[in-house]
Amino acid sequence: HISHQIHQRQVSQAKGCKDAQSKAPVKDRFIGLDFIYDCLFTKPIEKYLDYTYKTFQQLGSTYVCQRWTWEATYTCDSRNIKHILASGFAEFKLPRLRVNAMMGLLGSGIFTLNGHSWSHARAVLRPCFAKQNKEDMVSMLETHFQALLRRIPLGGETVDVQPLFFWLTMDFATHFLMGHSTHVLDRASSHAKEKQFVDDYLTCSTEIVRKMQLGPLQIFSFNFGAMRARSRVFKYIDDFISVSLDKEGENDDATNSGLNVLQGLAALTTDRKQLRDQILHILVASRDTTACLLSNLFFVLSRKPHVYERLRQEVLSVAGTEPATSNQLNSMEYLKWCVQESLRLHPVIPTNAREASKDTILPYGGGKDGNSPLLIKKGSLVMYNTYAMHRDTEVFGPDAEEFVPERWNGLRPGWGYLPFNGGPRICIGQKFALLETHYLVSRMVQTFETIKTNKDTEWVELYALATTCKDGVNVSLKRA
Ligand code: HEM
Repeated sequence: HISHQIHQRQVSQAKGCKDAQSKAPVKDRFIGLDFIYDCLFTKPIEKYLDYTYKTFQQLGSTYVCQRWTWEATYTCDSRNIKHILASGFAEFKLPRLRVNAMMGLLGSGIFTLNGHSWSHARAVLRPCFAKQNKEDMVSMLETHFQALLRRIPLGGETVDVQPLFFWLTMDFATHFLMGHSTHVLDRASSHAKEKQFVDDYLTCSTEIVRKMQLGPLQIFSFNFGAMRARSRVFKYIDDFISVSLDKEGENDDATNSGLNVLQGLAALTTDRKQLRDQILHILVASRDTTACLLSNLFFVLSRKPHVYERLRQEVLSVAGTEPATSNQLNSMEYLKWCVQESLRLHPVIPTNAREASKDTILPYGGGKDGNSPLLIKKGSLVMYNTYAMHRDTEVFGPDAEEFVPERWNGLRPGWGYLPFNGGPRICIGQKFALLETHYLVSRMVQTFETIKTNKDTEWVELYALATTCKDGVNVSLKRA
């Protein structure tokens, strides 16, 4: 340990590190009894994200929370985030706490892998996404969009569209991943098994979030219900895999278009556990995130009739009332701005973390002015916060807390805007997610002349694997 401390001092001196500009106040800096007490007995803060944002405003864009047993650095400084994700990528890895929480429930896939196993998994997945045919994807989406429409009342009665978006993205994700859809939206073809799967999947994701919130205390938590749900989720995916592999070569829409990711993966490995783990991880990555984005966006649109109207006029002027092609979607500037603005104000992955895999530095956050490097000890955590970063008035203007799609006209925030992460671990499905979202939003605004809500509540987050609206998206949609 002494040699390690000497090494830390050498790194610190060589890089010109200084003491942290700011430290979070902690009550028990030795054992962290206050942290344990809060985890076990204090109700989670309702507007946690706003709380983190205000903390940065008070303590500065990078601060340290130090205890004898545990040390974490919090940052919303884009220069530090760029360092963690890109220039210093090799010196950081996924935190053990996240890996353990996710692995216990979802197996080992791209979201839990580090180093060579991660680069291998990524290399295997990349061609599956590169092969996608956009027009086939759009026609697959249309089938599920029609199922969504059948769930929206014709008379304009209020409906919570958030669960509908979650079902839609589950139906679509299972379709493109495995060649067969869960069809939970479709009342006629929906089966108990599918519903059970969707419930079990939710139980598992909720448990992952609970474990992550417990941090180091997660080793003491065991949830039998979640374990049973996990077994059923595994069985459900395994059955899908068996059917899909047995059907190999048969004429299937998803297979022909190169969209069926499972077929792509199965060509590379026949290890069914590996296939299941990878599929489950992409399901988590793709399904919840897109559903949250749609929900957050429609929450805001229902409160901004002028934005909805401008968006609708753009879509109608480019594509009329017919489903848009991917080229047409690409030319819809205002549509892209609305989606970008939603991801800015309500990023679906608003906070994230990395663990230092060796003694290293963050370029900013040290010294009285925060302009000197800061030592990050091996094993300690860096929590980065895009929710706060996306509210930087120097980058986004004085109205940064408002939803204003027009601000994107000519705006290039670079590393100041990271809804899909950056660097080597950037979201592999970004283009896919944007095409999916642009298409569904364009179809919604074509179909409905107005969207209204009789609630004037503000957006409050539901903090899950991806972040969405706590009170749902209760709206009344008037058909054109
Ligand atoms: C609005 C939609 C989406 C958002 C905001 C989003 C955001 C993100 C973010 C922030 C990460 C980085 C996580 C981390 O490294 O800790 C990520 C990773 C990833 N995303 Fe997405 N994502 C979206 C949709 C999708 C879709 C549709 C797919 C697949 C079809 C997908 C596949 C992945 C995969 C496989 C990774 C892991 C990449 C790696 O670790 O190398 N995502 N995404």
